[in-house]
Amino acid sequence: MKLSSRIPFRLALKQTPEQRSSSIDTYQRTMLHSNLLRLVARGGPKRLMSTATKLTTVEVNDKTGIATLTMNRPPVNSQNVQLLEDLQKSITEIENNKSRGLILTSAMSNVFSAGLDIHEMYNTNEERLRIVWTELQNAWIALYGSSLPTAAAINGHAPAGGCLLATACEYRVMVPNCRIGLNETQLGIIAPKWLMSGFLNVLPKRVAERALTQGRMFTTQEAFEVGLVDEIANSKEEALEKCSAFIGSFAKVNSLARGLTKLQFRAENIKEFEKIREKDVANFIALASRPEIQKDMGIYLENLKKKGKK
Ligand SMILES: CC/C=C\C/C=C\C/C=C\C=C\CC(=O)SCCNC(=O)CCNC(=O)[C@H](O)C(C)(C)COP(=O)(O)OP(=O)(O)OC[C@H]1O[C@@H](n2cnc3c(N)ncnc32)[C@H](O)[C@@H]1OP(=O)(O)O
Repeated sequence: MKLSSRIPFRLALKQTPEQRSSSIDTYQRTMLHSNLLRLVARGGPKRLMSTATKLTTVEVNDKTGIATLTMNRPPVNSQNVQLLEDLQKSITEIENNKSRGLILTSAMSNVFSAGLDIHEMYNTNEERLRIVWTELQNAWIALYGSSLPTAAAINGHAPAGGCLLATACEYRVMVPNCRIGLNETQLGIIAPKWLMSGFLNVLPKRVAERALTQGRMFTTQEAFEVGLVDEIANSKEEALEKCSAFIGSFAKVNSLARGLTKLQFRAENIKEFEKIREKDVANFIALASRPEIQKDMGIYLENLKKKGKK
C-alpha cells in the first residue's frame, strides 16, 4: 500500500487545526499499523525473484533475502514521471515480497541519479508540473517511510533528486571520485524542508546549513568526512556488499521492533510533510512556471548539452 494514497489530507484541510492534527495522528497510527502488519507478514520463507518495470529492476538475493532495486534510465537516471512511478512500484513490491531489506543503486556506470529530469519541467504546462512534483513526493515518501532496512549503493554522481533518494535511505556507500549534494541554491531555487530532511537527519545542523546555503556538491571523500556517506567502496560490487552487510547487521534484531523504531524517528518529518504536501506542490508549480526560472532552465539544459559534446 502506498503511504501517499492513504492520506486524508483534502479532508483535513477543511478541519480546525485541532481536528487536523488529530487526523494526522490517525494517519500516523494507520501508517504504523500497516507497516506493522507488513513486518509480521515478513516472517515467512524467502523467495528468489527478479522482476522489472520499464525503468527499474528488482533482484532478490536468495541467500540473503535482500532486494536490489536498480534504476535504469540512460544516460543519467534523470527522474522523469515514469522513473518516479516505477521506483514506487518497485518499493511496494519489495515491501510485499518478504525481502529482508532494500538496496537502491543505478545501472549507469558513473551516475547514481542526476535528479529531476529538467526536460520534464521546461516549456510544459501546470498539470504536468503538478504530476512531476507529486510523483517526486510520492517516490520520496515511499522510500523514506519504508519500515524495511534501506541502503544506497551510490555508484556515481548524486546531485539534487539523486541525493534526495540516497538520503532517504538509512545507509550510504559511495564509490570514489563522484559528487553528491543538494545543489538547489546553485540553481537559484529553494529546496523545501521535506526535501532536505534526509540530509538533515545525517549531517550536523551547522554542516547541513552551510552546505544547503552554498548548494555544495561534496566529493566522495568530503561526503565521507562529514558523514553524508557512511563508507567508501572501490567498486559498485563492493558498495553492494557493504550495503548488504549493513542490512545483515539487523539479522538478530526483531524486525518489528526495528521497523517501528525507525518510523518513530521519522514520524515527525513525515507528519510535517503531510501537513504541507499540497501547498508544496502549488509552490513548486508557481516557482517552476516563473518566466525567469524557465529561462534559466533553458540555459542550464543548453550548458549541460554543450558540456556533453566537449
Ligand atoms: C536552472 C534551474 C533548473 C531547474 C530547477 C527549477 C525548478 C525545480 C525545483 C526544484 C528541483 C529540485 C530537484 C532536482 O533534482 S533539479 C535537477 C538538478 N540536477 C542537476 O543539476 C544535475 C545536472 N547534471 C549533471 O550535473 C551531470 O549530468 C551529471 C554529473 C549528473 C553527469 O555528468 P556526465 O558528464 O556523466 O553526463 P552529462 O554529459 O552531463 O549528461 C548526459 C546527458 O544527460 C543530460 N542530463 C544531465 N542531467 C540532466 C537532468 N537533471 N535533466 C535532464 N537531462 C539531464 C545532459 O543534458 C546530457 O544530454 P545530451 O546527451 O547532451 O542530450
